[in-house]
Amino acid sequence: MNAATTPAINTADLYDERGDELASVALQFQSLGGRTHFSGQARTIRCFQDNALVKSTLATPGNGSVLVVDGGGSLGTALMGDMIAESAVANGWAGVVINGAIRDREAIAKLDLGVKALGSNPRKSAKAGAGEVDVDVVIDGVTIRTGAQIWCDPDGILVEP
Ligand SMILES: O=C([O-])CC(=O)C(=O)O
Repeated sequence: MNAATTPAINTADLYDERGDELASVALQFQSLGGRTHFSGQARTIRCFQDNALVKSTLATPGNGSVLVVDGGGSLGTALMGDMIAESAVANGWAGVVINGAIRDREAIAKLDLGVKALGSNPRKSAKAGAGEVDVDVVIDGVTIRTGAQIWCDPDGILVEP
């Protein structure tokens, strides 16, 4: 399904339906993409101030997945900018959740992509490829595994364990 046919799921309504069988990430992410409600199967990356894996992963077919990047909460460098975000759109990713920073906020806000991140920083990341793909990541006490269903909107992030 594409964005036009996927119904927008409201996380508060979903929580009311399913309750604590879903984990809720309490950390306050900002909603920075042009798509405010997004969901899909998670893929994961753990990295620290190095975004080569983010770039290469978002250049592969997303098939409606949500890339969850645990950048260790660092706001010291941007893990995604508008070019990487455009590549995510072109490759069919539903969205990207970054426990860290992005840059090019204004351009990213116009893209048909869900983006949740802690904030922004114009400083770019290293490109050495340090990090791991499809490992379990823990964000604010919530474990997110590749393949887990995840729902995001301006209220927050829900994850199926
Ligand atoms: O290349 C980077 O590090 C991020 C960036 O600026 C972009 O995606 O446009």
